[in-house]
Amino acid sequence: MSDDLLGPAEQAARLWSDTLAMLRDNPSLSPRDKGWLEGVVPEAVYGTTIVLCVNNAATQQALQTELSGPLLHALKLISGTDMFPAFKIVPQTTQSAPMPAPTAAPTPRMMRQSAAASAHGFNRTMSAQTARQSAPSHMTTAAPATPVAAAPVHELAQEPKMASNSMLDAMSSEITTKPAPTPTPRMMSEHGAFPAVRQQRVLRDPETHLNKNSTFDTFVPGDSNRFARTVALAVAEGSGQEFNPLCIYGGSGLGKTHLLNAIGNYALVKDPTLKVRYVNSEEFTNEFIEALQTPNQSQGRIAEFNRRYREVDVLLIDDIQFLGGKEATLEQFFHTFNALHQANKRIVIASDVAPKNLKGFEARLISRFDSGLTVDVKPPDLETRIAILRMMASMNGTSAPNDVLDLIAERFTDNIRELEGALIRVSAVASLNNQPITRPLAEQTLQDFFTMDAEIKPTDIISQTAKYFHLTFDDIVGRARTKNIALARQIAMYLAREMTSMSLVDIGEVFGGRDHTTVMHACTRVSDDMPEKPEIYNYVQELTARLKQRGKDSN
Ligand SMILES: Nc1ncnc2c1ncn2[C@@H]1O[C@H](COP(=O)(O)OP(=O)(O)OP(=O)(O)O)[C@@H](O)[C@H]1O
Repeated sequence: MSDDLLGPAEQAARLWSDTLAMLRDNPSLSPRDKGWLEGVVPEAVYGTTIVLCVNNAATQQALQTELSGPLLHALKLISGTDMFPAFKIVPQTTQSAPMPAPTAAPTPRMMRQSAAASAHGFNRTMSAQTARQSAPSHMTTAAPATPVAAAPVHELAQEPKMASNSMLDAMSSEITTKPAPTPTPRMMSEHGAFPAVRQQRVLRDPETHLNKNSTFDTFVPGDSNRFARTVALAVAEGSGQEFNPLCIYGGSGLGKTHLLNAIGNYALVKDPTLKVRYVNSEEFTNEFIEALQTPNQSQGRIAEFNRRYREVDVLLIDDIQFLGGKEATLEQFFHTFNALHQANKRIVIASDVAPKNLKGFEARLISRFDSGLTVDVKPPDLETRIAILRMMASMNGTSAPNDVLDLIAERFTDNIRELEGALIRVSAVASLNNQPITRPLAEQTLQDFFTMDAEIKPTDIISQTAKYFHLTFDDIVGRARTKNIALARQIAMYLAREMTSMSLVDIGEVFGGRDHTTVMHACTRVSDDMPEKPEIYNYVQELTARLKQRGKDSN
């Protein structure tokens, strides 16, 4: 049978078994290297991505660094094209193959490299339609369980009450840092059969600031973004000199940040010696202000700031619109831009509007932006939305049937982040009830969202959340870090990200001038906790219902 006729799981099994056989015969690999490889369980092939399950981060890092060369080489020889692995960490108990117990700690170098993408290759003609037909309807690593009748979602709801102390303790102890998730005994015993969807953890490289999960292979192409993706790939490959600078613009949650990161990740895979830097305008501004702050040292620090930015080979700058009106920062950016552009270094800019519509920018800068290529990303069509959901479900390890993915894709049309949020909620309810994901369960879970037409303001979210937790508006936007306030603040930030089209930077601003990384942490935290902690799920669900109701009443 040709590989094209096989499903993603069968393709992966076949490709991996041949690849592993070749690697076993590779004399340059040590027994320890082979130990890492033996524990890998293939899950699925999507285009040029092969999803490989490993049981810990150390294995993933070994495969992405020391073993990356032989692995990519063997995959290419077997498949006849460039294939790129996407790794999923699946605890040992749910894997079907035995794992070795490597003891070596990852080296710092391991943190730098990442597997990325290619537009060429194996099964590359897979369209959104074929992706839809061929994707698995069940997670391959999950054991089947006897379905039980779905409990009505409202049965989960409780009277609003303050979070329990133990939960708040747990929340607050992790407010600033959170280790990689370890399954709790409760998750293992109760939810093993229906694993909760987890948002792909944002793995930011400390040096380049790239999110390693955002690659071309995890970016699903469709009519709405294909041109942007093609040009981005050309820039990443270094073959798009005439596209310098590349400006990508479009509405919220449509993949601009993803593309910037994909460019950086891909450029580094092609040439690991490149200096790549992803930065959003808030970070750029803060770094510049920091450099200015200490009067005695400011000259030295500004020189260092200039050096840091002017020595990069690929500068990826996100949310440029937020630099509007910040004259000193814009002046600095103008010089950085010119220095890089004259040195033929690659510059990619993302913004919510086309360069000519940027507010608070001098004409000389706008004309510089216009001298390259400007492309837009639009809301994806239905087929693309389904393909995106399928990719997200696969990467996050959730088993949502086709009719549920269809339902979400039909109802959420404008923003890919909303698609992801809906999938997380549905999966959280299924996990908390220890039930499979079904269409009735999804309809019930998302019914508040479906009736959502009214615009929700961030200040409403803050007021409602404060009221719900018996706090004040100022508590939420203030600096206090007591447990109950910190919890309420995180939930309000999550809701603001999910229910409005505001960027992380904007949300941080409304929540008392906080950094966007704080908002990002709160969002990941809440979405991670929802499938595991019924209280958190209930807070989010009840507050959503209240906000929607208020929105309707005020219409
Ligand atoms: N074509 C796509 N395929 C797969 N995932 C996508 C695609 N487009 C966007 N996403 C995902 O949707 C989410 C939102 O995308 P992203 O953050 O890149 O949007 P954005 O346009 O930068 O939004 P904002 O302007 O609000 O910052 C991310 O999780 C991203 O990985």
